[in-house]
Amino acid sequence: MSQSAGNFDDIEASVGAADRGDAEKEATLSEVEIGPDGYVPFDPVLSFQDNDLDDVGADAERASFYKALGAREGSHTVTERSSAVSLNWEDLCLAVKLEGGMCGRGPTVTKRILTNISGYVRPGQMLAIMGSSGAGKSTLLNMLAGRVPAGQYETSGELRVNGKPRDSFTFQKSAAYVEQEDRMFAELTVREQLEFSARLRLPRSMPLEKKRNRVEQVVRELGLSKCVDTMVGNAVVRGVSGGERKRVNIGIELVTDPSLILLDEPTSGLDAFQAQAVMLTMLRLARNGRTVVATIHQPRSQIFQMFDYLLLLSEGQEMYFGPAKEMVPYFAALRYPCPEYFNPADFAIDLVSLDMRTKSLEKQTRARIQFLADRFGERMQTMRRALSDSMGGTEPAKPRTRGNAFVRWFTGGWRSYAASWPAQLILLFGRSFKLAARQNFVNIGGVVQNVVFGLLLGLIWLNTGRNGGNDTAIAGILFFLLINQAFVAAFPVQLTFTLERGVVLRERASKIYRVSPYFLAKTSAEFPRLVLNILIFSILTYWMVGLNGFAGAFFLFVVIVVLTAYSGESVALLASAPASTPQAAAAVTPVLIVCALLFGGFFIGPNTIPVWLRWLRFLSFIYYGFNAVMINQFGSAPPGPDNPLHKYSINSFGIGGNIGFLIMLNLVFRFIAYVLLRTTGPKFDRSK
Ligand SMILES: Nc1ncnc2c1ncn2[C@@H]1O[C@H](COP(=O)(O)OP(=O)(O)OP(=O)(O)O)[C@@H](O)[C@H]1O
Repeated sequence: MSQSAGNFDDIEASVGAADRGDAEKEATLSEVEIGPDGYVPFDPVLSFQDNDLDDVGADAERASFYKALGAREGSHTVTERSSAVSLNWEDLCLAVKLEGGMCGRGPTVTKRILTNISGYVRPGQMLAIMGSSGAGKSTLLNMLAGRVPAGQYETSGELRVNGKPRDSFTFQKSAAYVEQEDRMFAELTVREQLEFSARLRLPRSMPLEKKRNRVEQVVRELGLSKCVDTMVGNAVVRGVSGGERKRVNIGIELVTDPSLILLDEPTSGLDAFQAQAVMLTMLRLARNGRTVVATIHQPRSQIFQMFDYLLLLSEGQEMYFGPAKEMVPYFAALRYPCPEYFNPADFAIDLVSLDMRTKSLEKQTRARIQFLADRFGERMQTMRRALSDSMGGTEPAKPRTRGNAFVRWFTGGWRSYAASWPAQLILLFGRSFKLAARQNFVNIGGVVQNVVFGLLLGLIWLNTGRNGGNDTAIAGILFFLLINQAFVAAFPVQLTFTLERGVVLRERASKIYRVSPYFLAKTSAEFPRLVLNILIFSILTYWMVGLNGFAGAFFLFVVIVVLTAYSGESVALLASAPASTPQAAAAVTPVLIVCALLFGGFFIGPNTIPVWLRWLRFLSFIYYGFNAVMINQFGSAPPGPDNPLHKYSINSFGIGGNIGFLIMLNLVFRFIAYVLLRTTGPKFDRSK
């Protein structure tokens, strides 16, 4: 389903309506009852009621479903949208194959995670997927969202979107998936996060002004106006509150005005009040014609009442599916009455949870869960007809294929992104540059580190170059400077690259941009910082030590050190691209740099390396850097056995040749890093 321009006109109309609504609310506020001592009455039931959410009318299809279910119809006003999504699923099953024994050599065991899960949800409705921890809520949500990791799981069952088999390309345009974890850049403001998402995800044809209006609307809808220019923050950088953070996470997905919103534990980590505010926002969005599905752990009773439908899971089995308000009577009819004044959600979770505290409790609760699963299975038989009717047309559920695999990959790839490749590159570069500029710790730390190192090394080897004759010392100094800069450049990359991995994986899963513009932007936006640091370091050390006094030689020295340090960064990228944690990257990067150092040409001359290992020096970036700086320093020394170039077996490639090899090596390393990054991205099973 494509996003039509009509949608956005609807939005603008609703912004106006929201403004009018605000004015009306302000009028009511002035009529608030306040006692002489400042006492303001509080009604816990009415505190969150919203006039927009009144109860009227019902459609015939839902009525027939309720009838088949033997349940009472619930109703409310739903604003129609030009693009709406209904989801139906029948007998969804998911299993994972686990390799048994030591090192996976034992027999493979199949673990069933979801068994025959059926249900449906319509535009204007809010469905809760509830169950205790490990019941399979997130797994079911992933299945509904088309985000089951490829290759790991076996799936079966039928899922239809608006009565038709899901087309993953169009589905992802109309659906938003909000992860449980709030993965965002701490250094960007709320507005920047939302604008970035809007500019990359809204259609290319939409004017920038309209995209900004859309961001403003999301800010209003989610109640983020007061923190819109505050950095999101994290444990170190002070930022927005937990509830605001959660809403920003939701807002990032809402900017596309999705018709289907899937949320994984949207209230986790929030206090009861914030949780209620977030869910009320979701309810409003649902009543505006969207379809909302949320997994939820332990909703307070007021949140539970907001849901139209409930799908209750236990141990991957369906315990109940139907109107949320019919759940208590359903279980009461099975002789499980909910105690008076008890939160129905707590009651349901307690009823279907497996209690493992003792063997007998486990046996008892397991038997109860099986009883409930069997009863629901029987009930499902009577519902099946209504469910099948609601599945829509007779089109087979097999995914449609378009041409051969390559054509599908190629056209699908381009069709999936709202923004063009150059637009992605510009926006990603802008973000990476902004982030690099705001990383005060890395920026100030880098300058301080280079001033301290530059001065220290300059003082240790003060005037060594000017005193003449000490070629071995100069060669050692040059070699040390290169290693120092390679390590200094490599370390921050391991951290920043792996730390932002979570955000990038989320964005890649939502198909916001391609890997290539991200990689290009990321690796070029930090280049100015590297050059600045090396300039500071070189100005201090080069002249204090008294290296080749020609201005041209100094310029070449800076170029060579920059390229060598950039290679150190490339090596760190190579190690960081497939690594999921900074620790994993940090375990590999030093090993690679030390290997480059060993074959660098200072400690061991090429002629002393065993013949069969000698070729490895051509993979060492330090080898080319060292050869280039040696030629730059001693290029005019008289020939003979004492010539430092001869003593260190400096190659005959010249400065230009060595610089060329350094550039080539950088390109190769970065290309491999790009490929590794691409292959370690999120991949989903698109067969459902
Ligand atoms: N790849 C896997 N290998 C083994 N078990 C898995 C795998 N993926 C999921 N599971 C198991 O499937 C069950 C359901 O997981 P899921 O994350 O869907 O539960 P949940 O109801 O969302 O739990 P929570 O509320 O704690 O997040 C869990 O027992 C989990 O351990």
